[in-house]
Amino acid sequence: MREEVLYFLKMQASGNDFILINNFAGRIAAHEGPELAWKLCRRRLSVGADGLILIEPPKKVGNAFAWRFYNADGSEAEMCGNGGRCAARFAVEEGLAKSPLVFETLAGEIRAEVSGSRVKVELTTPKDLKLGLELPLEEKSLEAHFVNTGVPHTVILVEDLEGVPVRELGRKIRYHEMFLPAGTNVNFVKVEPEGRLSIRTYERGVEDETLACGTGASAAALIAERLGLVRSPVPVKTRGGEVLIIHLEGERVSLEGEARKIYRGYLYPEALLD
Ligand SMILES: N[C@H](CCC[C@H](N)C(=O)O)C(=O)O
Repeated sequence: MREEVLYFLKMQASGNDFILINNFAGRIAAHEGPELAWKLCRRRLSVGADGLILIEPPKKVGNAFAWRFYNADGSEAEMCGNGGRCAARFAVEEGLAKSPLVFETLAGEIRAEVSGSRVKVELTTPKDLKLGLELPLEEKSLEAHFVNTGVPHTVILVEDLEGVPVRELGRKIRYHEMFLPAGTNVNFVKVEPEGRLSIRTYERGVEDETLACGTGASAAALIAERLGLVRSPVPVKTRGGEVLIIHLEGERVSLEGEARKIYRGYLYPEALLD
């Protein structure tokens, strides 16, 4: 990566925060992504974020862009719902695309509609849906459900969401042998009286609870609907406080909410030192 300063935009979607860089000029090589991600995502020592998003030229003519998405630990993920909402708005406001647009991820093509700060993305077709798994843990077994909404998600329905030790129990399930080798994100979900869900998510690759997880909220809504507990469109209250709206139309799952620009900055080369 050449030495001149690197411009970035900091965005957040329901409290899931990201660093976005326009890499159309190819200044950041593919092999540099993981290290750049963990260095920049460190809170206090650097910019701080749940993930890094590099926006690059599309492979298919007519698509707006391709992206590379990295979690805070530098691991590359196939997809990110909240990050995708930020990336779509970024592309429109950078003049790279007009809404509606399609962008390319490792999970597949994602269609997005941008209207000001409100963004709706259609996820890839959910796969590997499994309801009513018995998840053996040391002290007891839990009932779990699983679906891949672009990335793997385990969903556990709970009554007392506030009382869940998300970091401790989330980490145990995230690395559980049942989900090896890819591992899984872990979502604890409460079905509220008026057909709304509340959710807390332990995120793979952040290795902690995040304030929101778009593909996780979508996984929770899909599973709750398949269990007959909610009906589309499903409001999902995130830990960050914002309510995401999940639209379920047959196999099509869409995620809608705010994607906010926070600040634009540039990185000094020393920000990339260990
Ligand atoms: N941590 C996830 C990717 C980001 C998902 C989340 N931030 C979202 O909004 O979907 C994983 O590695 O599976």
